[in-house]
Amino acid sequence: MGANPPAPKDDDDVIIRATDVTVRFGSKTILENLNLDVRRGEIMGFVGPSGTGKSVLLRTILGLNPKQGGTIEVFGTDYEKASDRERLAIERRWGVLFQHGALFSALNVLENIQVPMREYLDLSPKLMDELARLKIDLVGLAPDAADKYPSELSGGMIKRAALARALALDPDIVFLDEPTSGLDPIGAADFDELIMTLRDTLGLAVYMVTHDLDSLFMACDRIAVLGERKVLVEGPLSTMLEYDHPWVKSYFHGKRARHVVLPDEKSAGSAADTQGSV
Ligand SMILES: Nc1ncnc2c1ncn2[C@@H]1O[C@H](COP(=O)(O)OP(=O)(O)OP(=O)(O)O)[C@@H](O)[C@H]1O
Repeated sequence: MGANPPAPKDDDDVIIRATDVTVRFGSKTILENLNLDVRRGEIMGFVGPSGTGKSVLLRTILGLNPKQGGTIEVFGTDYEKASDRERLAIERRWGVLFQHGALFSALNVLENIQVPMREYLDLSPKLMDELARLKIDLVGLAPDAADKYPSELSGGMIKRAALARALALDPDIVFLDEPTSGLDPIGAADFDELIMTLRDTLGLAVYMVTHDLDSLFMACDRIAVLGERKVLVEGPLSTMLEYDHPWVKSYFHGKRARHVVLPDEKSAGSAADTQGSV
């Protein structure tokens, strides 16, 4: 199958544009001529079989992983070719919540949230305290979470605290790698609600790598399926449900999808479980 075509060039709302991106490790090609747009104020979910390069793509966009071809523009600037000053400006406009290593264990929640502030801003300690407490409130943590250390927090509280840190600089977009993994279903649903509220109130864009079908069905405005070294298909849930590809069908119509799928889908009968391969 060929590469997915580049997106049209005239969209003002695009904040990330990947064009013909190729990433290899040695002789192994992970992504090849991949094209992708992420738009302002949308929750974009990334899904695909294990090992297809979801984390690699995320790390490549963040400039943490070299690419062998293509360009990635963030807020209209090619990060790779940007000056130090331009890079700093880009980094101040994105926040990241990695799947592992969410918080610094030696710092309390307040201090964790202040790490990006110290790195990128020049603020008084009093102002940083006030701002960090606002973020704690924004993500739905109780005020007394400020003084707690990561070891004293539940899994859900850690995710929220890490999100508060990702929001420290009031970014336009946050990158979330498996944000609901390890949470119970209620905690995961609460986290999805929080992300949707942030999108609606702050106009935040969210780039979310996830295996969580509930998140894909409930929270995502658009979904991109990675497979065959590119974006196999992207669009709203309705596009996923109609798309004729074995893995996409088995994922979005499989046994695990049945309890979250649209009502008229439930009786439609379906393919195998969600663990197919592309
Ligand atoms: N630094 C690296 N060096 C060599 N190979 C790597 C490196 N990082 C990732 N890979 C390989 O790239 C492929 C894609 O990995 P990636 O972690 O992006 O998959 P994924 O889609 O996020 O998978 P999962 O859903 O299991 O998290 C894998 O085969 C992985 O082994």
